[in-house]
Amino acid sequence: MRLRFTKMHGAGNDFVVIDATRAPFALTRDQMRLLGDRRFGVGCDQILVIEPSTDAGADFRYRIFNNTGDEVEHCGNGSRCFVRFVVDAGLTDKREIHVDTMNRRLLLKLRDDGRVTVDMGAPVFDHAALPFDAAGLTPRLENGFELWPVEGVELGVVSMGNPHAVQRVADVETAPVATLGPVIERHARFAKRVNAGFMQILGRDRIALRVYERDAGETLACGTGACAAVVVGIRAGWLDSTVEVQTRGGLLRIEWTGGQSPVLMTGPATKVFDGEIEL
Ligand SMILES: N[C@@H](CCC[C@H](N)C(=O)O)C(=O)O
Repeated sequence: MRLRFTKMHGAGNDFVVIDATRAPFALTRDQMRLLGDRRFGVGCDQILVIEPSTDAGADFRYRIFNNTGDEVEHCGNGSRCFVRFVVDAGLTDKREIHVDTMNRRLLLKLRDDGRVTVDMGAPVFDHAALPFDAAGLTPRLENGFELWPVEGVELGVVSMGNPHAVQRVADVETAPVATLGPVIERHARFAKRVNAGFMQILGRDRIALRVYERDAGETLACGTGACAAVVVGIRAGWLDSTVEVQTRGGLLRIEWTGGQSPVLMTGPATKVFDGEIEL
């Protein structure tokens, strides 16, 4: 079969975007793996599929697959590219769009400067939501927030719809992302695996962040990872409510006022090219 797609990125986290609003999405896992392969296919961290909404309150449905073909709950950078895509493709003339993911309804706003602000919903700290098994562990409290000792480091665990475990490091450039990242990602305490964040605090309003993503490995940026890191940093008392997150692929702005208030993420969304591939 011949597939038309659009290649996009959000701060270097790259995507193959598929418009499934007119014909049903029917790629197999092997076809998605080929799409995600940087040598034999197109290459991307995630595949984003745009479908018609099945609920009157939402404009679209948006599905996310890691480049392994595994469907996942959320992708922050992808959600910004989703908005750019549906507007540029003429699928909507709205600038504020409601979209349903596997487990959340998101509100996305295309700004005049081309960036997108996403209401990512509230963070969830309940261990069942990740899931995270803390049996037998004693957390250290930082500003009343639990940091869990796992593999010799302290993890703040939070779900942004998808699971995150964030550790504070002295220097992201020398942090053992390539070695400790996969160990945390596949640790037995995270039954559905986890995205492993490494955060350096640069000031009360700025962090540097690297994320070893579930399935995709280290990416140049992770939107949900940026939200999770800032939420952990705010709860631990290290950060204020508006934070610039410096990733290897670009800058994201994250805002959170605590409690059940939503996390807001603002950042770029860039089209690279349109293409076709025989699968
Ligand atoms: N790159 C993403 C997150 C993609 C999903 C993640 N790898 C997972 O498995 O949960 C982002 O920008 O949030």
